[in-house]
Amino acid sequence: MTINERTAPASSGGSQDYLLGIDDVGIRFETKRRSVQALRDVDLHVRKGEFVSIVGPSGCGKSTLLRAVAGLTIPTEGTIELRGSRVTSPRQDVGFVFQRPALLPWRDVRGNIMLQAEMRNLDKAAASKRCDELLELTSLSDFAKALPHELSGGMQQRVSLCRALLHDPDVLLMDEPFGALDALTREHLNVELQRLWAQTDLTVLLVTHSVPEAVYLASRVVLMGPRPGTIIQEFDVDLPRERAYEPTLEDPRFHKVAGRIRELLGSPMGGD
Ligand SMILES: Nc1ncnc2c1ncn2[C@@H]1O[C@H](COP(=O)(O)OP(=O)(O)OP(=O)(O)O)[C@@H](O)[C@H]1O
Repeated sequence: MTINERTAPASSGGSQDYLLGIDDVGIRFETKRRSVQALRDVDLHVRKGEFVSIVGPSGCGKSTLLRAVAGLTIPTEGTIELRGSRVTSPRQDVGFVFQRPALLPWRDVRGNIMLQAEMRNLDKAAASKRCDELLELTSLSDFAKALPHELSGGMQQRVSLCRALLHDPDVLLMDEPFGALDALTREHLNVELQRLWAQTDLTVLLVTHSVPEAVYLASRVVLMGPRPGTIIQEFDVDLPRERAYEPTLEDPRFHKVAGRIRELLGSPMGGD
């Protein structure tokens, strides 16, 4: 058995085949005190329906890359294209889930999810129907009228996932979404997210510090090297789209990829 491992970018050219095309992207932050080259020569091409996990040492630019895809940070070099159109300002066609759920404390679960519809002027009836479906999908139907403080951390994060998916975005961007949760809740949410992805054609970019989480969830894992961050290795995850949690973690294919990523993260090229 081999790991499909590449040091070169997964693909180049023919960007029309890809939902997301990141080409030669560099990002430099200039502040009064200093200049930081956060990213350099980042190339990444993602097809519709892929789940790409991004791992790498702290400060290598993972969040910066996600923000650039969302149009919240504009590259100083290179280009990002989403659905064939260049990302030059904040995009409406992405969903973003952050480490903290950032819910409005005075709004109930449904009100927090529907905020997305209000901000984007979506048709209220259609958004409300989709909200019901998402509540069902994330086992939150019975909590639609609950306020955030009445929910556990895991439930709050599921609300923020529903909010990010309400407008049916082309790409779901997740920045350490489960990093603040306890291990068991994190595991449950991994299973739910895996099921959601396996049953839909959702395209996901996930930033995580957890190698098992990265491999369990992804169809591809990209490993970034220390700042200025660039992609140093990519791994295809040769596991079925729908995966049970424990059997997957015991699968030799899982171990092989996770072991190799850990090894590289511990090496001077990839590690903290
Ligand atoms: N708005 C900003 N202004 C100046 N520098 C920034 C800004 N945002 C990020 N940086 C710098 O860019 C680099 C990459 O930061 P980023 O948060 O993207 O890394 P990361 O890989 O997500 O880190 P972590 O894993 O610790 O969350 C860091 O050196 C950071 O200080």
